[in-house]
Amino acid sequence: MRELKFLNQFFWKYRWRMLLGIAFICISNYFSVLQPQVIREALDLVVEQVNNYRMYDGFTTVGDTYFGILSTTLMFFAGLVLLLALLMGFFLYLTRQTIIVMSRLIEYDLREVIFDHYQELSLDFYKRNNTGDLMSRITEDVNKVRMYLGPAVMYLANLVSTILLVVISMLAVSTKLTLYTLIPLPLLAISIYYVSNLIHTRSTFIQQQLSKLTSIAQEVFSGVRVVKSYVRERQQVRYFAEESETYKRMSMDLAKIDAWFFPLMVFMVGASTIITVYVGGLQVVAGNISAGNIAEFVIYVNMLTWPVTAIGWIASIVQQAAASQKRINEFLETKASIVDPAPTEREALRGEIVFENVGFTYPDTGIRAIRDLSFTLRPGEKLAIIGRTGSGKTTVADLLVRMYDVSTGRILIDGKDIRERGLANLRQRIGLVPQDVFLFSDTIHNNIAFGAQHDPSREEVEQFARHAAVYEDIAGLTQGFDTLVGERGVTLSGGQKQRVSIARALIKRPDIVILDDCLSAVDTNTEQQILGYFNQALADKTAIIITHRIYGHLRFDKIIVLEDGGIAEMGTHEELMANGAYYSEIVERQMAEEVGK
Ligand SMILES: Nc1ncnc2c1ncn2[C@@H]1O[C@H](COP(=O)(O)OP(=O)(O)OP(=O)(O)O)[C@@H](O)[C@H]1O
Repeated sequence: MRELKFLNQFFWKYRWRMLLGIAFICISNYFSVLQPQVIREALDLVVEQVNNYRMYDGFTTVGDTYFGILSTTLMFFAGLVLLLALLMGFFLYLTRQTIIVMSRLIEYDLREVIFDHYQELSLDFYKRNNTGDLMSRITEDVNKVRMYLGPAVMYLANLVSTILLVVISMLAVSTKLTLYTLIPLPLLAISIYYVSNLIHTRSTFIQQQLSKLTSIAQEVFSGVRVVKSYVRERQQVRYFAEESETYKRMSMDLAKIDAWFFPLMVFMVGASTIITVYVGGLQVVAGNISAGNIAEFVIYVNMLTWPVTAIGWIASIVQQAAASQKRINEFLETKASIVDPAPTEREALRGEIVFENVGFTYPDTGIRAIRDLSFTLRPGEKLAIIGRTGSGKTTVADLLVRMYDVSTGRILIDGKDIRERGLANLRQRIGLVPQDVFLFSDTIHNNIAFGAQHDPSREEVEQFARHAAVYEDIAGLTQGFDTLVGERGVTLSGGQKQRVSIARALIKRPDIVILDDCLSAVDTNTEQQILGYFNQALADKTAIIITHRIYGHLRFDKIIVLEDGGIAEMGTHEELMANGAYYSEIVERQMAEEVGK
């Protein structure tokens, strides 16, 4: 239960709401405990009047008078019971309005805290944990915790106040009868606890199976082109049916346990009622209590049923909430591996980049992606990084924006180690277009505007779309820049996506630009347009272009050929051509391809 301590700060935040809710529940229960007493009075009155009527048997006038008094008094009692029920219901409504609303407010706060924390965590955290797990902690686990914050607190307050009020009222009538009546109730609480636990275990399995089913369906729908082109529909249907069968079997098992719940409850309540009537009857005969008291007790027993059943249920909710909060705390206690040493720093970069004997090993796989890499770029210089797949090119870009920190050596920008610079400022000033383009399910305008510091005008967005040579493509769509992309909208081609992503990076007006192999899906003409922009508008900005192709249109001050994370060749185009190694080979191959076209 240690895990749940984390939530106390929220209880404290909403303490007045909670205390008010508890007060409302006590008031509501007070009115509900008065009901059996009124009914007892009414019943005793009926018995008394009937006896009187019998005494005056034959004297019709007197009998009629008794009958008249009886019916008016009964009407009064009926009105009173109704009034008490209304008051009880009203305060119950207020209880839900305070305690359940409090749990919803805490749920909202908790989600915000978790989401905020997720955003702060570094890339390695996202590599270590799968998205489904991150999602389930912020949704299902928070839901389970909310059951503790709201319903469990409410039923616990209800349980304590009902038991106290009812037992005090019972003791006022007869201690002996109270003790006998209460005997089966602890048994009821214990058995409900066991049944609830069983239900919980089985529900968890069912939940897991359900998420398996959902992910199978989701994967088949997303990969529908592959499934269809390999004619695997039947096989997928069979696989889905097998998993569905497992789900059905598990649900049946749960239904069997579920079926025990109510009979068990009814049996225990029935046992209590029989004891009440039997022991109570003996006491009435002995003259210790009235017949109305038996009716009063039977109602008390019924009033206790739900709160007592809730003991097992509350225990089970608290256990589940503790397990869920433990999972949530695990992530909340994870510290970001990349820290921002100066969150408030606002400083433009001149663009000098120095790599000093940089080495980097991926912590999770132990792959040594960069080894002893050193180079210098003066402000405004353009660098091309070329190399075979897996040679470490993307890793260089990731290290520059501190997605990871170097393992050895250091990276300096404008003469200062990037680990000492403000992280937000650094990322803000570098425009990185990643290799794997990601667009949000939103309009094209918003996807481009996402990069800007301020809320950019349509003209500005269009201007940067032109720079990225994607304006014509977007203008050609029926809804232009308001076109939705992604799952709910149009699917852009690979090259169009790349260019929208370039526009997003350019609208940032960065001091340093890094393009990670993001011209691979565009034709030579478009490529020329984009690089033309780099030559002119970004002439004074430092740029690093990671590529598989050699761009004749852009003059690079330096070209690095990476091999196994280290420098294989470095120099200008002319120097590397003279080298006659990997670089000159691909230039020649590319030229031969272009001639062949
Ligand atoms: N997140 C990661 N965790 C562990 N290892 C990684 C990770 N990313 C890359 N690697 C490994 O690091 C090495 C360098 O990868 P990197 O992505 O930098 O190569 P690249 O030159 O950009 O390749 P490509 O041209 O195919 O994009 C590879 O061996 C790769 O398997």
